[in-house]
Amino acid sequence: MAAARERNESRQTSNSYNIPLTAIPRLSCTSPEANQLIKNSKPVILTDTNLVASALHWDLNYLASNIGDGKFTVYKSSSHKFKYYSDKKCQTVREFIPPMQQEEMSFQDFVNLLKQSKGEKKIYLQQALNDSVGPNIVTDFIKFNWKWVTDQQKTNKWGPLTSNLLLVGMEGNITPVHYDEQENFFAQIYGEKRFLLFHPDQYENLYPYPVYHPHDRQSQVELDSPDFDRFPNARNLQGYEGVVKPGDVLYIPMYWWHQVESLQNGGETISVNFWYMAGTPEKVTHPLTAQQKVAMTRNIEKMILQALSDPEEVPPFMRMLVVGRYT
Ligand SMILES: CCC[C@@H](CC(=O)O)C(=O)C(=O)O
Ligand SMILES: [Zn+2]
Repeated sequence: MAAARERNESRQTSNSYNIPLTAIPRLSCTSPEANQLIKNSKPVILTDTNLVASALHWDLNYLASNIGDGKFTVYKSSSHKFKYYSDKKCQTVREFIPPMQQEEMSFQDFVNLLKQSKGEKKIYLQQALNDSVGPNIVTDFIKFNWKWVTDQQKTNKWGPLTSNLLLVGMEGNITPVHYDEQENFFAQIYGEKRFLLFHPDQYENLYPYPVYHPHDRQSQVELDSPDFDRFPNARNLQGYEGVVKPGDVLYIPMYWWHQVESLQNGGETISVNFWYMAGTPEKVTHPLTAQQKVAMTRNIEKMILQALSDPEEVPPFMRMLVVGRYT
């Protein structure tokens, strides 16, 4: 460990994670360079999209007064981390203990909780926008810049929009590093969020959980305290960093790892994401991209589990296949 500490101290970095980070480009959506980055599945913080300009007046009180009395999913965590887990995969890993609790409540109840819970429990509202919202929110939603985002969807041959997730977080909340299988235009509405992004080829440095694990798509590496004994390649991590503020839209390409933090002492944050399904690739060329290889690992793990049926048989089978043969 001393060597690891010594190595970390020797690295010049500007962040508390001791990971070399390059700034995510920040460009106007009108620039050809920005659109080339999107076309090439590279992250970029876009300005001037007006994607959610009609929602920049949203704050907690406005939402509480206008979002209606529908139920919203609120996660509660005893730490500041909100590591997503799949409910239906909990049965696959018997000893799994969910790291956060989920509760359905009205937006007003959520705001009241926010005002009460100073410190002990962290909470995070994460709910897909649906037709239960009040008329003023519907009006704001309709006025999103759907022309721009739909042009992007068509130009980049993405699949359909699957959801717009409303995210209302407390300062300091962290969504730990994971990847999604969808393209994402992440629109910031209130407060600021810091993003750490890692290319899909960082897979071997981020050690995702097995696909059948409730934390599928999440990294096993805690960026703030990596266990280098279990995950030695985490030492080789290198990534990108950027802060989004109201009006900014971050393009998070599918399969790109990301960790998201509501700035400490930055107050609550409000975001809406735009998740699009992948398009169908024209033809497969070789060598395969890192994204295609990640997709392959998922299909292989699913096939092996299906063939073996018992999840406990997967690790010994994988070791039999790889250890001493491909290692
Ligand atoms: C549940 C989704 C959370 C979000 C990150 C964040 O704002 O905390 C994210 O990871 C995404 O939009 O892909
Ligand atoms: Zn995500």
